[in-house]
Amino acid sequence: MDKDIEKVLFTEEEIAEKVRELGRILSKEYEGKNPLVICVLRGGAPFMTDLVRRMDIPLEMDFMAVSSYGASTQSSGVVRIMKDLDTSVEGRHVIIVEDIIDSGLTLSYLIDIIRRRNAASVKVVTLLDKPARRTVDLKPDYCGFEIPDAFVVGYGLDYAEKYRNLPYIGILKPEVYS
Ligand SMILES: O=P(O)(O)OC[C@H]1O[C@H](OP(=O)(O)OP(=O)(O)O)[C@H](O)[C@@H]1O
Ligand SMILES: Nc1nc2[nH]cnc2c(=O)[nH]1
Ligand SMILES: [Mg+2]
Repeated sequence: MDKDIEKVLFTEEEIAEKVRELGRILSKEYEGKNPLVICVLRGGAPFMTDLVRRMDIPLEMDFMAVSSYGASTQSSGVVRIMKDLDTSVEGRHVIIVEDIIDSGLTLSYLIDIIRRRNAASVKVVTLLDKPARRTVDLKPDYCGFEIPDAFVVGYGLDYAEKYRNLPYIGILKPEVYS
């Protein structure tokens, strides 16, 4: 285990099992719809790339980068598009894939943009959800795990750009933040 991690919340195996389960559910739900699966970079990348390999239906992938946290553990409240989609979402069934929903600001902004671009449908799948932290009214359509209010890292989730490559999800030791 990484020396900066205080506690592992979800092991590599637990994550893999959950991703398989979500892949099965989405494959049934989107059969015959050729969904456009959108990864919210950078945090959503490991989850999205694992998830699509558990979906055994035709689908397309695209990537979007937004950022509201910078190098902080608090959302700035201002969501910026750093990289837009390359695909038109008009008439498409869109699945937005996120690593985590915290305040909900990032996703409510993204959902709004994609709806305004006339997608046929927009749904959200998140690996982690921290409902206690929500500042806007937003519920994921599919969620891996609900977690308590703690800052987590690993499997895409960073602190100051580190730890995204950990294969598990854990809580950092408090001294790491200082
Ligand atoms: O619900 P919210 O309060 O908006 O927080 C969730 C968002 O914050 C993180 O991304 P971040 O903006 O830190 O960028 P990153 O994905 O590149 O790490 C995370 O990956 C989500 O996208
Ligand atoms: N790494 C990380 N990024 C976040 N963005 C919003 N919440 C979190 C969190 O708990 N951990
Ligand atoms: Mg993100």
